[in-house]
Amino acid sequence: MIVFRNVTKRYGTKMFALRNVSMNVEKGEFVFLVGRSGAGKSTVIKLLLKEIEPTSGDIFVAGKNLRQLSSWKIPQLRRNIGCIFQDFKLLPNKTVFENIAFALEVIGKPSYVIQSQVPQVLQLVGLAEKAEHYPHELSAGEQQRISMARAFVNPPPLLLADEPTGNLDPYTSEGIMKLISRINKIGTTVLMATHDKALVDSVRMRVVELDEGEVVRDQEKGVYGYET
Ligand SMILES: Nc1ncnc2c1ncn2[C@@H]1O[C@H](COP(=O)(O)OP(=O)(O)OP(=O)(O)O)[C@@H](O)[C@H]1O
Repeated sequence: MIVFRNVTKRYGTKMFALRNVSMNVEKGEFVFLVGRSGAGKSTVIKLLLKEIEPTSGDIFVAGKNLRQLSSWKIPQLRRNIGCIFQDFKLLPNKTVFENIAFALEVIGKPSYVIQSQVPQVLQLVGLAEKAEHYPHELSAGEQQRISMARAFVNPPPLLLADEPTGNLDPYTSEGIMKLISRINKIGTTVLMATHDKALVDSVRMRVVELDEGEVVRDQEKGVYGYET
């Protein structure tokens, strides 16, 4: 699903954000990306979304070389990648219900499906009572769960999560993690950048560690692995 082949990313002429990174993530895998602040995790995610270009090397997503992807095909790439970020990216002028409904409308689901699925998924993330609220009326954890619900109704082939539990309490983080695991179990490949030691240590999935832009560890059933 993801191939990085000798990828280097420099910002400016001196700063190496990634150095010669090579890694493969197979379809259906769950991978944690860990490393100190500034190690290059967000850079990996931005490259996968083609928000930035590598200085050298090649990146493939679902068999497509991103370098050869013309700009008009970028929206199509991004439609196939679900994103869960700390800044949520919910549509501010739509209610919680409408935000989730929108994810179904864009794939052409009929109204009766939307009317039954949205309440179900809101129940699942424990926010049924917030359906008519707007994103700015929700706490950070609640917004995060809404973006999860959105990914859940329309599971993408690839889900990228950058610090999805960053500012959440342990209980809510656990709930988010359970949902991401469920999405993964139904076939979505997940790459999750995180500093959440407790979470990584509790589920024992593959861990790729970056340090100063280099892959220094790639471990099956890994642990977080360094002291913060
Ligand atoms: N637009 C930019 N211009 C210059 N340098 C940048 C830019 N974006 C990131 N960097 C630098 O590249 C390096 C890698 O940054 P990146 O955001 O990928 O780290 P990270 O591992 O995600 O960190 P964190 O855990 O703090 O989010 C850092 O040293 C950062 O300062």
